Amino acid sequence: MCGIVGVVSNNPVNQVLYDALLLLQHRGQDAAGIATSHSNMFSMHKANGLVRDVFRTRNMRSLQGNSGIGHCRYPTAGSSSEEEAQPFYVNAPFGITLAHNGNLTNQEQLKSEMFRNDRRHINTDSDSEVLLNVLAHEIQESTTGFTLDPDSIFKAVAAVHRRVRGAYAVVAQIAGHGLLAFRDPFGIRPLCIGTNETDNGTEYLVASESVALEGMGFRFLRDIAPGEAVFIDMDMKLHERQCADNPSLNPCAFEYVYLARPDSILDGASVYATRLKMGEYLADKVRQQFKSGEIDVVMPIPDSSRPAAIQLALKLGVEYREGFIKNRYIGRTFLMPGQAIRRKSVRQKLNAIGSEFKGKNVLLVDDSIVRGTTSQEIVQMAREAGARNVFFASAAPPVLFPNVYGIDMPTRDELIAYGRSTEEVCREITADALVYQDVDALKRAISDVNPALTSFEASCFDGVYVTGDVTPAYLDRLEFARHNPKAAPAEDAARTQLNLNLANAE
Ligand SMILES: O=P(O)(O)OC[C@H]1O[C@H](OP(=O)(O)OP(=O)(O)O)[C@H](O)[C@@H]1O
Ligand SMILES: NC(=O)CC[C@H](N)C(=O)O
Ligand SMILES: [Mg+2]
Repeated sequence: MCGIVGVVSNNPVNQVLYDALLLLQHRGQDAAGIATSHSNMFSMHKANGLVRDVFRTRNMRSLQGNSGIGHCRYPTAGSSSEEEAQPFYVNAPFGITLAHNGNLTNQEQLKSEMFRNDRRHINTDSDSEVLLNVLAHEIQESTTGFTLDPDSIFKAVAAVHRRVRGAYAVVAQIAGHGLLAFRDPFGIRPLCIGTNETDNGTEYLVASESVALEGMGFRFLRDIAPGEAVFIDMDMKLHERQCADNPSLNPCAFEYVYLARPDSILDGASVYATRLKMGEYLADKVRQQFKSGEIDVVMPIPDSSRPAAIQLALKLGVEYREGFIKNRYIGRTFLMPGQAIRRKSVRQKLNAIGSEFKGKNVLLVDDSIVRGTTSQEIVQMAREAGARNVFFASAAPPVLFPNVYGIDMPTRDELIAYGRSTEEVCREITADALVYQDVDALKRAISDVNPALTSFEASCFDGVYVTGDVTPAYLDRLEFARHNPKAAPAEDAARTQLNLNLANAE
């Protein structure tokens, strides 16, 4: 769940991209990058770190031009090394830069095909670099000479859809031609477009979340449809085309639970409103499990659970209090790389106000329990602060299955609910009771806000992988690769063999 942004304007765009990335920072804290286009030349700066740390004045000055793309990264493939920060660049055909949110499920096969068929070298383990090379190859195939019309570009995107599996929302610049954005045929990761009317014409901004449009003063135009591509040419003309054969909208349910900002509207559903609904449905379950008067106070675990906790308290008629104060200078712990830093950060990030806990029966509410890092620490902190009983409620159902579409939870054994009953998870987090949302209720919470949303990518909760290519064997391979990072994947071994064969043939 990285953040991506693309803009075409009548004025320099470096500051717009920087500010938009700040608005999307919650989607990726590991690395950030911007590539702008100026007189058919790209300028690019990217590095590991938060947006405000990556870009210095001298970098901003060098990012000239009236169009560009930006990215803030939360790694889900390859590593967190600086080489894998985005955007990526290829010099042929024309020169293309690309930023990607999502995760591919057939990247090893594509990488191998690229090498065998095209002699294209992919220099990192990033799936996004593979995606860029597939796009570059297909643009090369769809055109002859130096002209590149929208039809050829859309033909290339259609070919990308046929070859690439997984989740991808993409912004890309083609040097001398314009800005391209597209979304995978299942519409898993979000992408929307907005406009701004100026005296010199219409400007366009494409972003992962509507908050970036609103924050930059652009008017929300619409969500980009699953499988659709939009292309804004050098004359600022917008071209649109459905490029997939059988598109269907299956937005990621976890975006509504945790990833997206509550003030965003994704695929027609206000994230805030869906979280309120999650709180309402959770209240129904809490009521079944507790007697009236058994809970003295409902408390959110800041930040993401607040809307659900507010509504849950309201529905139960129990007092809502903020017992944990968040250090606003510490980022989101779930996105941090490595369990040690995540665990340490929970204590650094949240601190209990003793008087809110002393002698009380407290119901702590979080949006989700994934690895259990937060809940384990928080329950302890509530007890240390003097709570009599510590109950826990999760606005999302148990996370039981890996996510392969852009959320970094690829192995089952890191998920606290995997192979455990609710009672066992409750014991693990040392709570006195634990209530989980039901999967149906979660989906209903989103559909209630936008009834047009009827199908979701909710694999981490229900084990259904909408792209159809994620088999138990695939998940086993992924898990093996995570546990044995040094072991070469089968495709790499094949490539090495191919290299040997080629060398022997010479
Ligand atoms: O079970 P876990 O593996 O700990 O993951 C779940 C927790 O991580 C997230 O919080 P985070 O601190 O990332 O962000 P927030 O401030 O937006 O709540 C989420 O809101 C849960 O609190
Ligand atoms: N979270 C994401 O969208 C990650 C994008 C890409 N898979 C990467 O690892 O860089
Ligand atoms: Mg949290």
